[in-house]
Amino acid sequence: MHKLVLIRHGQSQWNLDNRFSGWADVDLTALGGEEAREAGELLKREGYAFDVAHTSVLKRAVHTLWGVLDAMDMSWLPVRTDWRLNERHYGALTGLNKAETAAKYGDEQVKIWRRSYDIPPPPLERSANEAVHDPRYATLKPEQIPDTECLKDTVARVLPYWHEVLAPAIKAGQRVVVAAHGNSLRALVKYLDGISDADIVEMNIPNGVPLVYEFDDNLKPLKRYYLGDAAAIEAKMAAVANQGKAK
Ligand SMILES: O=C(O)[C@@H](CO)OP(=O)(O)O
Repeated sequence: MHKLVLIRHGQSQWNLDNRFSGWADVDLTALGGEEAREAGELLKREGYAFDVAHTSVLKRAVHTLWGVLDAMDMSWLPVRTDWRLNERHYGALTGLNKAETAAKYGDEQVKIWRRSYDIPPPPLERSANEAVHDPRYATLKPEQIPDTECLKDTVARVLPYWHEVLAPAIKAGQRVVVAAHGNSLRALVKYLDGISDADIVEMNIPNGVPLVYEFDDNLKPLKRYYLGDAAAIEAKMAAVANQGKAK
């Protein structure tokens, strides 16, 4: 039996401000840092240990991983960062307030932009896309840098990372932890659990909560569960869903 631990970053400044983040490199709030440490303490208490860690090139995920590993006394662990674990690119919505966007365009439209499988938000103008000049993306071909992404586009870049990097490591017996983002993790969960395009719309991943997969030898999922208090986790998931409502 193989295990994998996924964790969405703790609360970021733009989670707190209720703004679309995407590829904007927003840091954690103090609460987000605490969520990361608490997740690490919980993993340690439950007897988890890792051989390798993977995260995105966005600091809210990187700093979450640091908090988790520090709380586990495993800051020495090898860490690989990769853009393919980034949050989905939010296009022209990046930086906008989600509730204000819902007040302007309607809750339904915002839900489509946030959660539909194959409808992307309006794209950024290429000239306004800062990722094009960002050194962390210097090795990407221009066409690999998105101006917007729907979940389907995110799946298309997350899955090669799963097949080429994560799955072989897990199969080889490595204990892997991945710190990433709401939608890059939804992309992975959709694939692993075979969730339909329609059903993935209702899935929201809470901040800073370890999500454990147990796999058979062929990496077929046997079980998936969050660690921690079930009511608190439910409340966090509902809060994520409600961020896109005008209120
Ligand atoms: O803003 C974002 O990048 C994501 C994650 O915080 O938000 P949403 O839950 O709206 O997809």
